[in-house]
Amino acid sequence: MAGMARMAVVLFNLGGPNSLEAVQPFLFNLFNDPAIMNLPGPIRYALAKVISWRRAPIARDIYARLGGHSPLLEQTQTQAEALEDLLKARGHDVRCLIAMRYWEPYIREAVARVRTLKPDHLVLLPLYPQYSGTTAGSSLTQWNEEASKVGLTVRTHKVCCYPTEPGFVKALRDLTAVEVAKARTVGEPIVLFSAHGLPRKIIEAGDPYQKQVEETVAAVVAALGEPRVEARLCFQSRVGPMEWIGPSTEDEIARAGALGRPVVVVPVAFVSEHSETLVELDLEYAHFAQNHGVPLYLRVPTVGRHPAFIGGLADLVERAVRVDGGPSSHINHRICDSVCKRCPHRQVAAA
Ligand SMILES: C=CC1=C(C)c2cc3[nH]c(cc4nc(cc5[nH]c(cc1n2)c(C)c5CCC(=O)O)C(CCC(=O)O)=C4C)c(C)c3C=C
Ligand SMILES: [Fe+2]
Ligand SMILES: [Fe+2]
Repeated sequence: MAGMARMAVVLFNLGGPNSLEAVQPFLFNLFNDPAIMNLPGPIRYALAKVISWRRAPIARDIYARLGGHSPLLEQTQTQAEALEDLLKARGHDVRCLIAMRYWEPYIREAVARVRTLKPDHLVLLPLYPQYSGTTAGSSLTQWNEEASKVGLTVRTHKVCCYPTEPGFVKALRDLTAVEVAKARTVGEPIVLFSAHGLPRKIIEAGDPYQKQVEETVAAVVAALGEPRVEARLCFQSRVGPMEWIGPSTEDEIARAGALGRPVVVVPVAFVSEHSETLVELDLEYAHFAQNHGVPLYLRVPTVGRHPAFIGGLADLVERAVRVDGGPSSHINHRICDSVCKRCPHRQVAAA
């Protein structure tokens, strides 16, 4: 059925600055996103200018420690290659493209490429396992805008989220088990599942992100098959003056330190390496752990191009194309119907 049909898959991610000069305009794009700052256009624009200028020196320092640029695009490219290779090995005629939300290659560039490719099926696949309006939702919304600007008429299938996708869960479980075993040379570890936080107001307005992160953690803990392991969910990367959801990853690290227990940190909402893992988790929190008496601090790698994860993404793509048409053009409608109150597939289904 999908056998000889031509497919394109667009992988969405946040994007990151490719030079230190790009840091401030990248931050401006982020804070000027109505999905991040829900304010009237001119006010948001002015505030985004101010906040991005204020944040830029801190962020430049973060990216300077990564050699002056974010590795996110290279990481995403290796994932796109692995996914394309696997789908081809499964017999599909497919191209995998990348579309970043706040820096190059931008979503409108991917729209232009899809327009020339003219595939029979297009699958939009956010590299965010858990749905948030600030991440996957923002990318899917911008895709709709850019696609309608140029009158793109490709048959489009959207994946909104896959918090308990078996391949994703298996990859995280395998990577976590390795570090837990290492930590046990020192003592019984506390396993801290660390997700990017969000302002509490966004969750209270119905964003399903936190609930879906909890689902991922529950699935990985179940797959670990060790009922006695102490696992906790916490949230990192807070910026700005608003109240964010907690507990914070730092508070949990301090708590483990007070107990003299080793810590295994599992990035549960990122699927590749970038500033939030390589700087925040590996440098800042590692240092914090040392200062708070944690005897051993280990960080689980992100799923990256782990075969189980890439296999899971390929399964999602195949299912998205198979359940073609109507409300099912969104493949995780079971999840969405129960929790994705503002999932973009609803608008697609209604249109
Ligand atoms: C699950 C993933 C993410 C959510 C949710 C998210 C929400 C969110 N982020 C900011 C502000 C910043 N995020 C920054 C970097 C960054 N964020 C994510 C993912 C999520 N963000 C990633 C993968 C990255 C790394 C990008 C890279 O290095 O390539 C930054 C820039 C770095 C810094 O200054 O610390 C900011 C700022 C907000 C405000 C928000 C929700 C409201
Ligand atoms: Fe972020
Ligand atoms: Fe959905």
